[in-house]
Amino acid sequence: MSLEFRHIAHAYGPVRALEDVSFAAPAGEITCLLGASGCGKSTLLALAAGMLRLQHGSIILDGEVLADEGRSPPPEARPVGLVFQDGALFPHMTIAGNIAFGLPKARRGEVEGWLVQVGLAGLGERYPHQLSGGQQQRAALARAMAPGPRVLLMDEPFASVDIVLRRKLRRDCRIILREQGATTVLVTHDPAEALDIADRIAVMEAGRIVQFASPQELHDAPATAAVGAMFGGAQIVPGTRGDGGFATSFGLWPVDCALAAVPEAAAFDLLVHADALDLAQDPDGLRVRDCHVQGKGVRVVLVAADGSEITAETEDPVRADGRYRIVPRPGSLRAFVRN
Ligand SMILES: Nc1ncnc2c1ncn2[C@@H]1O[C@H](COP(=O)(O)OP(=O)(O)OP(=O)(O)O)[C@@H](O)[C@H]1O
Repeated sequence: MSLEFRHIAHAYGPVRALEDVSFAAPAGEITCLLGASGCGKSTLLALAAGMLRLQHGSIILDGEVLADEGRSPPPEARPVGLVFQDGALFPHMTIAGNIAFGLPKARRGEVEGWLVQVGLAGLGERYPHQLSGGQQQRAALARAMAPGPRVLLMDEPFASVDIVLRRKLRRDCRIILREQGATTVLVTHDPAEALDIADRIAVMEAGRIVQFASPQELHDAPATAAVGAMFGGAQIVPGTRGDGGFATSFGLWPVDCALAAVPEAAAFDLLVHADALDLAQDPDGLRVRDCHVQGKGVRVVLVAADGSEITAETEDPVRADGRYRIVPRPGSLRAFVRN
């Protein structure tokens, strides 16, 4: 069952939360909505879940209209499973009771297996208030997944689980969801989490989709410098096209440092990887602000005359009181025309 969003717009009074959002979460895949706080992720999920009334556009489930401007059925009338950040278990039911809730009688025997799957073996007879936040969250995941919904909507489902367990839980969760063939839409603000679990990622910025692509495509061909920095851990350096190269706060960098042919334009955002910057000693060069040894190399923060900072990672020795010129390796920069 694919879940398609068509031209969705939503406003809370004067606040425009979503602007013309369109994409389709493919059947049986995990799609992440990724973006900074306030970009509209939760609003989009709440519209799909039926917790908010659709103001503009339509949501199509497996080719049929699930909701549009004229019709917005409540959550209980939608064939979707929901998991939210706070878990929201039924407080008066045991954990086993919560997981069994959506299961037909004949399948109640599966509860024990789910408790094991999510690391809660032996805790089935406890009540939600007798579990930690992370344990409650895992119980909520089990409750949502146990009935085997065709569509699962998840809003920051691992947020209250500690970092080590979180990685394991999301990988287990990915396997279970893929095996069940559930179409999943999962909200996160963490690029690492999206890369780890998603088949496809919808990157959002200020109520719009900036890019909808697989993790590999986002890595190889980011649509904007910000998307590239989000996934590659690279930094963005503003530059203008000057004679013989890009004029930046850190010096003039030759055009052959850029990965592909650079269009004729005035202003660029240059996507720069710290480990693709060589340092050459230069008495008129940049000042070292910080040196931090990491494994075999050293991470160096350098400051330009205008106060801008840039980070380089090198295996060469660096003097804390030295001055350095930055030399990007040929073909290591990605140049995005700035609008
Ligand atoms: N009930 C509301 N009333 C008014 N404005 C709201 C309401 N809910 C959300 N907003 C605004 O709508 C925009 C989108 O909010 P939304 O919660 O969808 O973002 P988000 O990407 O999920 O953020 P977060 O990661 O912080 O949860 C924000 O500007 C937010 O302040």
